[in-house]
Amino acid sequence: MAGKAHRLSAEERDQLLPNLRAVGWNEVEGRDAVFKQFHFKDFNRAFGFMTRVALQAEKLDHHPEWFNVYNKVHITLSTHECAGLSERDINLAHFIEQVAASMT
Ligand SMILES: C[C@H](O)[C@H](O)[C@H]1CNC2=NC(N)=NC(=O)C2=N1
Repeated sequence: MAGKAHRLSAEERDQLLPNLRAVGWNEVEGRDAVFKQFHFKDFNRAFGFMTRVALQAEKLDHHPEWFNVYNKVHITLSTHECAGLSERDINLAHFIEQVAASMT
């Protein structure tokens, strides 16, 4: 990915986070990251979702931290490079929302 990631400023957070909160992403306590739990009809949908997110993550060179059991996928987004939330996390979260919407 081009350029170095920077931690979002207070102004950027005020501008970008409400849209994510509105669709169920929450800030993680004690860490500069966002988190959301996804539930699908079955494992097949959950894994299909993960596969699509994984391909995009690889393309963007920006990867989620995630946990899956059967139809549940828990995702944490944060940027290691700047040790916190960057625009990369916001962009990946919006992509993830699009994929999730198409799987349900
Ligand atoms: C070397 C490689 O570009 C980096 O490790 C990438 C890979 N995926 C990444 N994913 C996330 N979430 N944050 C990063 O800073 C990051 N950096």
